Amino acid sequence: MAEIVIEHVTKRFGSFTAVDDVHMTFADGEVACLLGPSGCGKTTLMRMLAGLERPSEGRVLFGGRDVTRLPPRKRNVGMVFQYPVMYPTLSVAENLELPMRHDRSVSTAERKRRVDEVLDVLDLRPLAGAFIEQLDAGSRQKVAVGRAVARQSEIVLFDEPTTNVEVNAKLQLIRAFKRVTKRLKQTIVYVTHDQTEAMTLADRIALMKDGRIMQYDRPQVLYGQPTTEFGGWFLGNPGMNFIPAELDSRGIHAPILAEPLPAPASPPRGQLTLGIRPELVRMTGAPTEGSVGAILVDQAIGIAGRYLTKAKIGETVVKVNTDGRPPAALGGAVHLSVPRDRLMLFADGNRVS
Ligand SMILES: Nc1ncnc2c1ncn2[C@@H]1O[C@H](COP(=O)(O)OP(=O)(O)OP(=O)(O)O)[C@@H](O)[C@H]1O
Repeated sequence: MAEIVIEHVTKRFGSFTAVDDVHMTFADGEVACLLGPSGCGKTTLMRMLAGLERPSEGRVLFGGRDVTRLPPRKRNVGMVFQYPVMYPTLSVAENLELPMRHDRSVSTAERKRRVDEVLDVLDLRPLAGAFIEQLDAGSRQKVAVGRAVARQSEIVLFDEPTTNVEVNAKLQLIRAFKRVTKRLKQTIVYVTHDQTEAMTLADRIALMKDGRIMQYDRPQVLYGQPTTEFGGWFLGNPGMNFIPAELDSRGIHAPILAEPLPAPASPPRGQLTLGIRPELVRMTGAPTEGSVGAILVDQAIGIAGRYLTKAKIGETVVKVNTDGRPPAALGGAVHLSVPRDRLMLFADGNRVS
């Protein structure tokens, strides 16, 4: 068992708080992605797991063992970083084997078996005898992934390993990564600022902002049920619409609503918005039940039969991801409707249940 428990961990650099009271558990055998914008503290949190940075407060436990004060080499974790250190004049197979050479608990036969397994799962077999210096960035990173997992440490940490890899090789690397994690069942923490990568790889995503974990859940929950406006905005391409709303005795009013929504049992305080994903807004040429009039103000090129457009209801801009061409030309009249049960209410940026 190697679950990772992070107990109220804070990291300050001088007066600046890079990681702010993070308290969470990464479950044994799962792939967890730390996702968030640049500077939100992902790498700092990861470095504290690796032992490269000491928390200002709090504890880190691996499988129940307090490792907060242990140096990296005593933590028994595999690590892959953006720029892996490898031995250019050794072959791929030798690089995979190297970290296990000094481990007396692994026999020569077992080392060979693990190297073989990784060569197969990562599709590296044809390159087994090649020198690292002959490989492109994507294949090098595959070797780095292989080397980190071949040791079969219970925990493997990845810090943006695909950043320097070109797009096609990146997809290959991600596919290989998925195969390897399924097979070896290690506890994996993977840092990325790329939401597609996180959605593809993660069993769970920890969404970070300003040093804090905003939400930690399965990818589809993060996407479908964001607990904050930040989560709704950050995930999705483009992110969720947030439409200003007001509450009075008749219910919740917003420009996207033809009729008010019933007010929640306990009236929320603060600045209200209604959140709706662009692909859930329906745009038609003629009015439909519950629709409101709008003007088409922007239209991007369609991808796979869908068009990303913007329409204005008065001064409120709504992003709409239409299924097929929009029903009017730019500047023309359209009608927007939303499934009322899919609207989410936020007060001061936080979801109201
Ligand atoms: N050694 C340090 N001294 C001072 N400030 C630091 C140090 N390391 C990180 N920071 C600051 O802490 C904040 C979080 O940095 P961190 O690298 O963890 O963010 P990140 O989410 O990984 O961003 P990126 O994706 O850009 O790497 C940043 O504002 C950064 O400038």
